[in-house]
Amino acid sequence: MADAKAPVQPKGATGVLVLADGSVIWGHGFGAEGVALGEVCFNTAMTGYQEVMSDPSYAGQIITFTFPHIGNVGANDDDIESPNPHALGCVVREPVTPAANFRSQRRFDDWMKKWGRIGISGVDTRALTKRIRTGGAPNGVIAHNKAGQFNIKQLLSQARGWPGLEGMDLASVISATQNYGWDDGLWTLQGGYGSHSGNPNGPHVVAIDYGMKHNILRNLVAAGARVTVVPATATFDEIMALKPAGIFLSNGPGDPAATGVHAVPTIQKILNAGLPLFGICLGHQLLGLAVGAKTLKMTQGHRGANHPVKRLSDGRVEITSMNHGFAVDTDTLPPTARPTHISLFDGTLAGLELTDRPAFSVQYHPEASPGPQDSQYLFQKFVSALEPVA
Ligand SMILES: NC(=O)CC[C@H](N)C(=O)O
Repeated sequence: MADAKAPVQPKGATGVLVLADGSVIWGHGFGAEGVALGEVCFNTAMTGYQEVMSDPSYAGQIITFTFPHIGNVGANDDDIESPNPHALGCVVREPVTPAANFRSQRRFDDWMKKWGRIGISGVDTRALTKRIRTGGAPNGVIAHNKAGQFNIKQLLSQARGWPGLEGMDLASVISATQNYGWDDGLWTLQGGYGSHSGNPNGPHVVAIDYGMKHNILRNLVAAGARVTVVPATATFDEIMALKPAGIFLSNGPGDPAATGVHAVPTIQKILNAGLPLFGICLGHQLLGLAVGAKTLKMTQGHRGANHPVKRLSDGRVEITSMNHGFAVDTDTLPPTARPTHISLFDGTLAGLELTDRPAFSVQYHPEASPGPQDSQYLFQKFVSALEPVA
């Protein structure tokens, strides 16, 4: 079956994507040479490829960008959500061109190479996206070899041997290993991140790092909080020793149920202590698990920068940034967890709040980066309700 779908290698092909179903998709390699193995998903954002690539929630994934011109504004040291890319690689339509933007410091393909990330261009990304849309996100291998030498049989067996994201606790692997303070604010053209500083007298937010995007921390600072980041393995006692006014649960990669095995008992203790809590994406899923709901794997997931979400309290529609392949199953919510937002694409749960605790969470990304800022108010809502330092 595998070989039936394998077209003959076109002349000059230096990159290939091999899917577990035996499909072989040829292209031109860029960035680092090598082989990477993961889940092949797609993202529909038209801008922000560097933020997407460096979002730690993409660990274990290969991203198909539906926007055809990726790389055209180059790469810089500011537009990143963590120090290095976490997505394993990317699949794009057009070849990466020289950078055309005054903020660019290097070409996108050079940035990918610097961080050991593999890209392939010249792929019919529309066809690939349609197939992920109907058949779900497949496991696959992306490979780049300048000499065009590929062992397709071996790549296929690697793709087939990969167990998939379900059951994978990737958050513990990429989380910070020690506490650190954060005081960068939001980026401005005049001052970058440098002209801002944290509010030392603001309410103390302890942010648990399951694979944190930096723009979440910048937004917490901009909302007036003093922020300390702790590893995913921090115990309840270690967290309480920091005297938090509120707890933040971050986004992150992998299967929430697998990460929940370690994270949920700590989150339950935090809830029982009555501490205000806010969660985003993986943090939202972990809050759901902590109150007894279940998470499920979505077929194609939601990844893009224009996903409409309805706020149930007043019917307002927020255009949101999204990146998730799992979701909290609304039907499994206990009576004490109330849906606050739903996806207008497919009705899946996009936000919840507890009725008996000061805790709420959203499945989408109010920090954007990339994406719209309709939901930035949530940071203000969380921080302004916290007790300032005595
Ligand atoms: N951005 C995130 O936090 C993603 C959460 C989780 N890994 C998912 O895919 O659903």
